[in-house]
This record gives sequence, C-alpha cells and structure tokens, in this order.
Amino acid sequence: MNQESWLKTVVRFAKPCRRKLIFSIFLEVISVGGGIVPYFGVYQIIILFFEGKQTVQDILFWTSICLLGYVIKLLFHAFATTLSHISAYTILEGMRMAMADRLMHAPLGTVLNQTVGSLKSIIVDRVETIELPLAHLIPEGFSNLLLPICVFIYLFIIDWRMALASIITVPIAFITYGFMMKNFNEKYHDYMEASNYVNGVIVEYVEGIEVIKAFNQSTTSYEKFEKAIHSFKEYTLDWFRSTWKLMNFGGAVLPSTLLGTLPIGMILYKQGSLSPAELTMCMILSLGIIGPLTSFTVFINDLKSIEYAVKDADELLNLEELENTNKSTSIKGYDIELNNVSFCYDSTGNHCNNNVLSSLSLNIPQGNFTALVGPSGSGKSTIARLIARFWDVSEGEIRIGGTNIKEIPLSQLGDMVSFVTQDNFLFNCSLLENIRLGNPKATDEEVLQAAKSACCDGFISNFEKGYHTSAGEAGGRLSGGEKQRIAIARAILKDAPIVILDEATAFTDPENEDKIQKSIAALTKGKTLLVIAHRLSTIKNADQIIVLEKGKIRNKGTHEELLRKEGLYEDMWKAHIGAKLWAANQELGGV
Ligand SMILES: Nc1ncnc2c1ncn2[C@@H]1O[C@H](COP(=O)(O)OP(=O)(O)OP(=O)(O)O)[C@@H](O)[C@H]1O
Repeated sequence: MNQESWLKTVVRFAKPCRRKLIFSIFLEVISVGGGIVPYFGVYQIIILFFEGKQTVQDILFWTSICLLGYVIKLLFHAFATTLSHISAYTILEGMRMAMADRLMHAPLGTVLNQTVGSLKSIIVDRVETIELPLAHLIPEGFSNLLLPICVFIYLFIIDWRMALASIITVPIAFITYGFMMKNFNEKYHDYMEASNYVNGVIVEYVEGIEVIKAFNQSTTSYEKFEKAIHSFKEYTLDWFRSTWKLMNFGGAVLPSTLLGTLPIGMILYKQGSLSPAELTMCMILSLGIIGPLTSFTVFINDLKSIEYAVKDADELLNLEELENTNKSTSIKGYDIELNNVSFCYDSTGNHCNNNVLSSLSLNIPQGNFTALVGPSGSGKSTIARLIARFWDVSEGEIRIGGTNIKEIPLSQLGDMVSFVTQDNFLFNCSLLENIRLGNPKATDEEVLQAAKSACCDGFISNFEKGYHTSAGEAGGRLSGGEKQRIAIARAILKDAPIVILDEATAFTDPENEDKIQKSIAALTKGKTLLVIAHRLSTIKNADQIIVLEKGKIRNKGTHEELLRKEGLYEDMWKAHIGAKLWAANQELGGV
C-alpha cells in the first residue's frame, strides 16, 4: 500500500470532524505564536540590561508579556489537543462502524472464515493504535514543525549568519538518521509481521486452552508460545542494537546548536557586527529550535504505526460486499429452485479451483419437507448456505417463488428464511431476549408461547430467575439439546415461510429426541422445509429426500422409493439402522 492510500483512508474518515481538525490546527498556530512571545520578551529585557535602561516597571511589563505568551501557548495547545482527541476518536469510531457494516454486508462465509482473534485484534487493538499518534500528530506535529521555523525566521531577522550557525548540526544529524532509517520500512514491516505472529500464537493458546488441557499438550503448546515471545523479544532487541549507536549519535549532535552559534557568535561579536544583546538572544533562540525538531522525529515512527494499522483495517474495510438491492420485491411463493448451480469456496478471479457443487439443479416445493442426505463433505450445508445467501453461487441461479435471490433485498431474504444450525449461539442477555431475537417486536407473551412450543419452558422455569436468567449465567448449565431448543424457539417466533435445519438435531439424545421432534414440528408446520440430517430416522417422513455425493445429486425420492432403488441411500440407511440397533443393545446392557 502506498502512503497516499492510507492517508486517503484517514482523510475519508476525518470528514465528519474536518472542521474540528482545521480549528485545532488554527488553535495550535496561535499556541505556537504564544510560545514565541517569551523569546521576544526576554530579548527586550536583555536589551534593557545591556543598554543600562532597566527599570522595575519595564522588567515587570516584559515579564508579564512573557507570562501571557506562555499562558496563551498552554491554553490554546490544550484546546487544540482536546479537539484533536475528539477528532481522532471520531475517526476511530467511523472506522469501526464501517468495518462492522462491511462484516454485515460481506458474504457470511467470508466473515466466518476469519478467526475471532484476528477480527478483534483489527477492530479493537490495531485501530486503537491510531488514536494516540493521530491525536498528537496533528497539533503537536504541526507545532513541532512550525515553532522551529518561526524561531529560525526570528533568528534570521536578528542576524542571518547566526541563524545559519544555529542549524549547523542539522545536516550532520540528518545524514546520521538517514543511515539509520536506510532499511526502516523493511524493518518496520518485519516487526509488524513478528508482532502479528506473536498475537496469533497468544490468541491460539488462549482459545485452544481447553483442547490443550484435554490432550495434555500443555508442554508443546507452551513451548510454541514461549518461543514466539522469545523470538519477538530477540527481533526487537536486534533492531534496537543495530540502530542505537547512530540513534544516540544523532540524538547527541542534533541539539548541540552551541557548536555553531558559540564560535561564530564570538567571532561576529569580536568583529563588532553583533551586539552583546543580539549574541545572548541568538544563543537562547538557537537552543529553542532543536527541541521541537527532535520531538518531530518521533512522529516518523507514529506515521508508520498509523500506516500499518490503517493497512490492516483496510483489509476489513475493503471486504467484498454481497450484491444487494434496496427495491423490495413481491415474492409469488416460497418454493426454492436451484438451476445449474456450481459453487466453489476457493476461487481466484473467475477461475474455480475446486468445485464443491457442480451444475446442480433441484426443486424444493413450497410447503413440502425436503431432506438432504449424503456422505460428509458432499455439499449439503453448502446448498443450505447458498439458499440463505451466506455466499453467492459461482454459476447458475437460485430462485425463490420464481425470483432470483440476488434480486431480493438481503433484509427481505433474511425475513423469509429461518436457519437453524447446531451452532446455537446465545448472546449475553437474558434467555427471554435471546428468544426474542427471532422477532424483536414480539411481546413477552408471544416469546413465552414460542418457548413453550419449543419445549423450553420446563428447563427455563427451573432457573431461579426463569426467563430473566442471563445466557452467560445459564450458558454453562445448558445442554446442547437445550440450547438447540432455544434456537428453535427463536425460529418459531420468527415464523419465516422457509425453514432450513442444518444438523439442528445433532445434539438429540433419546431423552431429548421426543421434545426436539415436537418443537421442530411446531416450527415447521406448513412451511417450506429443508432438513440436513445424518440421523436418517429424523427425515424418514420427508416428502422428498435428495441424496448427494461429491456435489452432485445421486438420487431422489421418498424413503421407500430410495430403499427400493438400492444404492447409496440404502447403504446409509443400513448403517444408520445398524448404529441404532447397536445403541439400543448398549442401553439394554449388550443384550
Ligand atoms: N468455509 C469453507 N471454506 C472452504 N471450504 C469449505 C468451507 N466449508 C466447507 N468447505 C468444503 O466444502 C465441501 C462441502 O462441505 P459441506 O459442509 O457443504 O459438506 P456437508 O455435506 O454438509 O458435510 P457434513 O455432513 O460433514 O457437514 C467440503 O469439502 C468442505 O471441506
């Protein structure tokens, strides 16, 4: 990424606070002006002394002017940094909101393919790193540049030779810094890579701690963790070691302005072309030039950290969005049609590297129960996700009620489809609110009714706070099957005309089975229902069963028809029945 593009991003997000930013620079200019006043006041006092005209009144007057200038400098700088901080946080807020918006409009699959750790790291941590440099760079960076320029001009007005003498160390220091920064970009890039790697290992270590403990991998995983941290420390130290000599030399030479002003000042004084007052003032001013310039060099590092943070943020800000239309469409029915659908997750440009579905055509009639079965990896979930538009098809089209789903606004499609999977995420709010997510407008009464239909009422009432128990509190005490029934209650409340159940009964145990089947029956009554299930007994009564293999339809028909046809379905059914019998035998004590 070139410098212009990250700057453009910052400028784009600075739009809502542009006036504040400009005003903060304006205030900083006044502050810099105030900062010059004490120099001027001191100069006047020095002149009075050298000319022998000093009076208490004059000294008090110029001291007050100096003080006033100093107060103006402090006050206006405080106002400027307040505004710049507000602006920096506005920029951060805009970036985070834009990222959240992108995640919402990107294909869901693209979002799910990112790890929670990396998303959190970019949206929270990386973006946060912009705040400090941004808030300080604008006013302070500006004043650190403007102040020495103003002082230099003032020096120039007093004596141009002394002005030049005061910056004699600047080229030496800049050449030194030039050597030091020779491979700064490369080093900074490597540093960021190393830092990202350490972050990744730490997040992995923490997220996977359960598996690490369960498989007694603590030593190996800890070693990886320790190694990553150690090599990061070594990398940082190596970089520091390679620069510290030049950095210290530059840091020592740059502020030593007296090296130039002292001998040259003496010569000019001896020649009589510089008065004692001018000589003293030039010495004082030359000392004031370099301080801000030294601070300015720190901002080079800040600029880099902004560049890299914006670059990371840009990855999310530029996520490809799903094509969307805002024009609400009237749908003529809720049958689903897949016409010659091909899909691959892994495509480069227009080229598909590995088709998961190949020219697949399928009709799911309205109000019918259709089941998708097939070996693991045959593409069942992919079909379900494509219907819900988590991704877009690579080729072909999907129609609902005769309308291509790309022509249906995403929000309308979202209202039309209830998608229940085995990953039943509960938000950190009450169980009541968790169920209400299905329909935010639902009354408490309607939520309770949905919970009852989904057979949740019994276990929720057992909690001390009942429906007001927070999911965080209850989460650890809820079984997989109970969480599943909450998800089903949500879907019942949503009352969408199309229901997709992707392994929604995966957590069913014999005790739960009856309840889950009842809750599913309540959810799916009269709906276009698509069920993906490995437990074939749960889809035995489907109006049509589609048998998938390697992304293609191998067979379709009712349970009986498929059994008569012999083949994959029959094998799967036998395996299922075998497993069931085995489970039943186990329950009966191996009889
Ligand atoms: N997010 C993804 N990115 C890349 N490839 C994926 C992704 N999700 C699934 N796949 C691949 O697509 C193929 C089909 O997966 P899919 O989940 O649709 O199969 P499935 O029939 O539902 O399997 P299962 O019964 O095990 O859930 C598999 O080879 C899988 O590895």
